[in-house]
Amino acid sequence: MMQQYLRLKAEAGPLLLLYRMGDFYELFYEDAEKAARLLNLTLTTRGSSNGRPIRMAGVPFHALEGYLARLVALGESVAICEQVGDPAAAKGPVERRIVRIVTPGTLTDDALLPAKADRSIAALYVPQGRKDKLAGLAWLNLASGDCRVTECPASQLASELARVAPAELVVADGQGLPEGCGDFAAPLSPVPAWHFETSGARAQLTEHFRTDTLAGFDIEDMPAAVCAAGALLRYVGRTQSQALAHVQQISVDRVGQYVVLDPATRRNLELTETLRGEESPTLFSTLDHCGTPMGSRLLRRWLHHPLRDNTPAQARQDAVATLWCDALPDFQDALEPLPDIERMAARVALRSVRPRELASLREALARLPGLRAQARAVAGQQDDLPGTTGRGAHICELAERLAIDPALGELLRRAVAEEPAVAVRDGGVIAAGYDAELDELRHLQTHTGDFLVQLEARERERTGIANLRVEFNRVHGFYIEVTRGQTDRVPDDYRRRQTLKNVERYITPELKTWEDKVLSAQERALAREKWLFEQLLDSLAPYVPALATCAAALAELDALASLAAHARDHGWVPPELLDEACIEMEQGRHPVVERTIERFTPNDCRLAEARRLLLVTGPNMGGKSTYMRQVALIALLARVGSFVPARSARVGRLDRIFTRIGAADDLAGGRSTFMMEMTEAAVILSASTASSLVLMDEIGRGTSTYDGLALAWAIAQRLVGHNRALTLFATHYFELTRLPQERPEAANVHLAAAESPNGIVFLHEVREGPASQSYGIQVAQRAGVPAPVLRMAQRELEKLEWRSEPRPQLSLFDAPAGAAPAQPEPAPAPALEALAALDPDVMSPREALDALYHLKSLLADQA
Ligand SMILES: Nc1ncnc2c1ncn2[C@@H]1O[C@H](COP(=O)(O)OP(=O)(O)OP(=O)(O)O)[C@@H](O)[C@H]1O
Repeated sequence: MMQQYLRLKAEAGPLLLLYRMGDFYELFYEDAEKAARLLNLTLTTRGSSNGRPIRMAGVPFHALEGYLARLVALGESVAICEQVGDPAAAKGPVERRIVRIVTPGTLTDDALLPAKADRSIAALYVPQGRKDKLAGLAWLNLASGDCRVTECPASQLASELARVAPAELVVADGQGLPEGCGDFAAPLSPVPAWHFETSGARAQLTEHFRTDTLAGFDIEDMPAAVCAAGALLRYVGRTQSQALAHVQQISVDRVGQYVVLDPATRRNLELTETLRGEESPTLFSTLDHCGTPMGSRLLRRWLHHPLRDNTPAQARQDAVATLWCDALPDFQDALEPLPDIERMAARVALRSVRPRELASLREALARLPGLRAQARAVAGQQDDLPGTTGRGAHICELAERLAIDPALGELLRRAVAEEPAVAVRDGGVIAAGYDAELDELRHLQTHTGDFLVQLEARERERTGIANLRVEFNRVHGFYIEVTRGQTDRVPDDYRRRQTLKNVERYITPELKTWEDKVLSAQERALAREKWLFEQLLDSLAPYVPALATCAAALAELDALASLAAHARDHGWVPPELLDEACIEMEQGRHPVVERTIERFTPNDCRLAEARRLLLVTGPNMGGKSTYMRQVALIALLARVGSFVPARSARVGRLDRIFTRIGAADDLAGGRSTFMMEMTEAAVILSASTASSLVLMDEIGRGTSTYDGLALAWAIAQRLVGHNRALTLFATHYFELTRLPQERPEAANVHLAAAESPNGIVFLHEVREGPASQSYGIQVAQRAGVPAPVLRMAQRELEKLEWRSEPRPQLSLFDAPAGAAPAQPEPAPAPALEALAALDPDVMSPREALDALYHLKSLLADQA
């Protein structure tokens, strides 16, 4: 047996091999140690090899899915080996085979997949040698069949990987991740480098899609993407024991289609995950009112893929506007009971669909005509928003895609039982009346009762034993039971089957013949059902593309309805989409914060051609970060095609959104807070353009005041003068507020606060001009810093302010002419300096007197 194990283990390679033995899946050697550690299993031994005990750990077969889910969540890949031979017929160990490979990126089982998020697998090809060659990325969502490719410069890979967010990345053996992708955390699956070779990859693709060329997919001019896609399909094909019939085409994501969001921006804007890694409150959790998991997944995808061009964004906005009507709640109610048709279609293609899924698919199909009529009615009606009438064409188009050949529903109605069993192996899956042979076999089983009652009556009469009974149990089958006192009346043709304390059990030739027939009927019925189910899967296969189209239309209707419902319930408006780069809003709100606090103060923002950089000042806790994120989120929502939380908004074309917010140490990556800050700033300075939105929050605070101020000044100068990006620049360096004097495209705004007898009051109102004060000590007071510390800080502050204002050491940089606010300042008088250095709180009377004499002597020297 161990030889068989070792052969299969060699086949499984680095994957954990779960080896079926009776009611358990066992792991051996290092696999056992690893699994025991990861799953908290008991590590035992079984036999020995070279005099050393073989380590073993196992999981019960019925609990497999749960353990798989845990292993996959930990990034492990698993090969599952089943007994495929007949144990009774086998001479040596029963024949076993690896029947399934489960890897983090190739899950299709509902139990292992998150309902509201995609799980894709990607392959990355980075051409060696010339640096200017584009890298190719291909990714596949196996649970839906969606396969995509893109090419981009290596410098943009990190943001592309963050956009696609695969759960597993296939790479060429020995090729790690390119520089800059250090944040990418999913497991890498190395494959031989030749899998990425052009000719093999092309052959893999043309064979899969059964085409002569790849011209139909528009990827002929994307050599790196073709290599990645070929290697990807080869890898995924190996994990499935089925052909990937539902992967029917490759779509191309072209650079420039989407607004680029770098990984830090996706994190900082809390699109689908909070900064703490939680699922809510995020932009997605706030907007997700979808009835189906397909809708939720699409909405999540949209939020991560804001559109650069106005036409598709405007089309989506129009569709949202169409659904923004009184019939919307009813329409959403109709979507809610629909199951995950997208994933069901994929599982039909992979032949792993479960009987109950087919039953729920049947019910869903029955609902579709009603839903279609509702969608058409919504599209046709006059809506309440001014200027948005007559735009229901897209909704009508989606409604048309819901039409599915009624023959499919009919087939499912005829073939699948009303309430089928969970698994085909349990029987009771195929409906009565679908197959005459199955009906007959079932009839044999279900009518055993009549026969047994008759037999019992006959035997009682024949033997004269009044309490004779005909019974059945799983171990011994059918038998005639006679109490011990009556056994002398038993006829000759009774054969003893079992002796118990008070009874004897017999079988007769007639009963034996009956038993054989009934028991084999059961077996034959099960076999027949299995065969019929396979036939049914064959008949369903041609409907997979139509189901996928229908699922995509449903997902889109659902996601659009979700955006419309949120807009309607919370007073959002359609933003005007413009060609020139600008972001303007009146009375804008933060879409997530406005839902989590009682009274949100709306604010305006104006970033346009002649006003490209806003210096945002104001006290801590005044609302600077919220304001900056609000502007970015409104811009992003507009580019997604959603309505936005504002009284009115105008958003132009954007190529990228950058954020440098907050400071998180990347100790694992060996970068300090300041280093991180500067690395991100460097990326922004090199890649932002006049069409980019840049959020900079307190850049420079990770180093000394002068260094930080100098850097912040120079970075702001560069952004407004050279990059010309639309920038929100929050800072506590008041010196920076002088920038607009030199750069008319820069302007000051501040978050207003007021002092009251009870301390500082944050107004959260954005006003023009710089803040007059930073209120740091007042904020510290509200935070509960002890009064003596506050008093000491106040005194220290007064001394510092009185002594001098901090000056940026602008000589550190070659600032553009006239850029630095450097005016030579007179050296402070020695007496004043000495006075400032005194701390009366810690001086004795004697020291105070000495200090006074010293001061007088300094004055005398100066005179
Ligand atoms: N416009 C607003 N209306 C109402 N409350 C707001 C508004 N903006 C911010 N807040 C509230 O103020 C709190 C602080 O906001 P925020 O973190 O944006 O301040 P900040 O100025 O960036 O602070 P720090 O400089 O300390 O990072 C938030 O938790 C939020 O609840």
